[in-house]
Amino acid sequence: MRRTSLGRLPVRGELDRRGVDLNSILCPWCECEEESVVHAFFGSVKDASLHCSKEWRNGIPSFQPHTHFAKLMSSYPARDMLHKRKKFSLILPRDTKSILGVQKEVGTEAKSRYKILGPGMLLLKGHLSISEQVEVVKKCEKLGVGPGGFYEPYPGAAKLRRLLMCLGRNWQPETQYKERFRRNDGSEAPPIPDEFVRMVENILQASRSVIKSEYELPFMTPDVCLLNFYTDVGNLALHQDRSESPYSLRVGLPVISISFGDSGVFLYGFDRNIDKASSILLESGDVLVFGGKSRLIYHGVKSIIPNSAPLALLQQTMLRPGRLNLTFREY
Ligand SMILES: O=C(O)CCC(=O)C(=O)O
Ligand SMILES: [Fe+2]
Repeated sequence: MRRTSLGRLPVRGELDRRGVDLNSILCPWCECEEESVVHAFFGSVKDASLHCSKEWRNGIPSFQPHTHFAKLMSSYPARDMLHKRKKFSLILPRDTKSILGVQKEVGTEAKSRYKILGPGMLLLKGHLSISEQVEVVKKCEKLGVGPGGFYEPYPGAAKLRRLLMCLGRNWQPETQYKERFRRNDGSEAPPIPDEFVRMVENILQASRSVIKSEYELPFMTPDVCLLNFYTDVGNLALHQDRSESPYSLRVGLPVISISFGDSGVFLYGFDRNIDKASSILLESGDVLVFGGKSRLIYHGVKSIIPNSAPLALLQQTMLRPGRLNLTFREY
C-alpha cells in the first residue's frame, strides 16, 4: 500500500511517465483505459476492470481498498486537471523543402483496388483521391480546434501518442457512449458534416458492388464518427468495437474506417492474440470496411510509419506528421 500511495507500483501509466518505452499504456486486462494505480485497484465503469482490480489485488492479501481510497485519491491530481484540454491542430505549417525528398510521390487520382479480407470485411486501396483527402483533412482541422475537438484520452503520458475526438455522439474510454457531455471539458460532440455522410454512403455503395449480399454487408447511416490522430509513436491496442447498440452489433452494421497522412500497420484477427493477428498497411486514402460476420473482429494499430504520407497531401494541407483515421458507425 505504501508503494501504491507513493505512485511506485509498476503500472504501465506510471512506467510511461517515467520514460519507459512501452508498446501500450492500456490496462492489459480490459485494454480500455490507461493502466493507472487507480484503474488497477478500483477499476472503472467497464465490467472488465473489476477483473483488472482482482488481478492486482490477488498479489496483495492485506489490501483494503475502501480504507485507503480517500488517501490515494488525494495523492493524485483531480481528474479535471488531468484532462484539461489544450487545443490541438492537425496542421503544422513548415517549409516544403523539409517535406520534399522524404515523402514518396504518388499519383493524385484515386485508383481503387479492392481486397476481401474476410466475410463482410473489405479493403478499398487508394479509394480517395488526393483532392478528396485534402477536403476531409481541412474539415477535420476546423472541427478539431473547435468545441468538442481533439483531446488526449489518456493524458499524462511521457510522449504525445494519440488524440481523439467524436462527431455525432461522444464516446469516451471510461463510459463509452453513456454520457452526452465529455468529462474533460463538458463539450458535446459536433454533428457529422453532411459531406462526410455522403462520402460514407458512396463508400458503402462501392463496397456493395463487391460484396453484394445485404446479409454479408448491410447498409448503415453513420451517426457516430471517432477521429483518432496518431503521432509517430502512437498505437492502439487490439480491441473490438462493441459499444454500439445491440441491434447495430447483432445485424453487423459495418464500421467504415478511412486513413489519412502517414501509413499505419493495422492488425486484425478473430481473437485478442497479437501473435495470431493478420497485418495490413493502411495508407492515406485507403478505406477499410468491416461489417456482417466481421463486425466484432479484434483490431488495432501496431505502429505508424514516419514520413510515409503522400507529398501532394502534405503540400496542400500541411497535415502534421502522423496518421489521421476516421471510423464511422451507426449507433
Ligand atoms: O486507426 C485505426 O485504423 C483504427 C481505429 C479504431 O479501431 C477505433 O477508433 O476504434
Ligand atoms: Fe476500433
